[in-house]
Amino acid sequence: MFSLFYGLWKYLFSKMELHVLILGIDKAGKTTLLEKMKSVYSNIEGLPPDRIVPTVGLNIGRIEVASRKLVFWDLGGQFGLRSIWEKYYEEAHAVVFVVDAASPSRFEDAKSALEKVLRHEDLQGAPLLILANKQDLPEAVSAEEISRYLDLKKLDERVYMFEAVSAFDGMGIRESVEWLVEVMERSKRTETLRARASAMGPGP
Ligand SMILES: Nc1nc2c(ncn2[C@@H]2O[C@H](COP(=O)(O)OP(=O)(O)OP(=O)(O)O)[C@@H](O)[C@H]2O)c(=O)[nH]1
Ligand SMILES: [Mg+2]
Repeated sequence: MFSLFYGLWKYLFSKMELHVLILGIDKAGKTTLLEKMKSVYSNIEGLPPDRIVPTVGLNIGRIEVASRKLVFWDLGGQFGLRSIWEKYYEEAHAVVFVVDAASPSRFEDAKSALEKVLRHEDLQGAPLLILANKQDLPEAVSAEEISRYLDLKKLDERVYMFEAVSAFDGMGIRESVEWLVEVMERSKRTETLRARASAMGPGP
């Protein structure tokens, strides 16, 4: 019986879109990372870094990983735009928070922005991936150092991971995406969002 339900769950999971919210303060490298992910996971080349401008609205990126459909929502990180983030919390299956590991002067800002994200009740139980980006730069600090600096309290009940990445050379991107797929598959939050979506029906 269990395996029947599990099989059904796996099937439904493979059909549903998984929404991943990419957050972080301005210039952390969110859009550059999203474009790199698109290049890594599809045949279409993402925008090259020199064509990417600061985000004001929303960038959407879709990739398919092991027949899972992932939809990334990349929002602008400028101070005045951060109030928009919470509009997307309720529908997000997981959160990626990007930090510019080569800009220690901005760690404080990143820490308080992330703390605010984690306090929001609409994101309860959402798995969290914190990326220490720009590892191609010699001055970039490690993921461990970022984790020590952020010193996040009350993370215990949340599934989370720190990963060192570079949106320029692609370091850590596959590991990050694979982790996301795995934790979203097992997460209670995914189950809740799926139940809510099927209760609402297919829509008009
Ligand atoms: N060296 C290096 N530079 C990067 C990397 N990722 C992004 N950058 C640079 O960092 C700057 C900001 O990148 P964006 O991707 O626009 O940053 P963002 O987080 O989307 O910024 P907002 O849209 O304003 O929130 C750009 O000059 C990028 O070329 C990286 O991995 N390595
Ligand atoms: Mg951007």
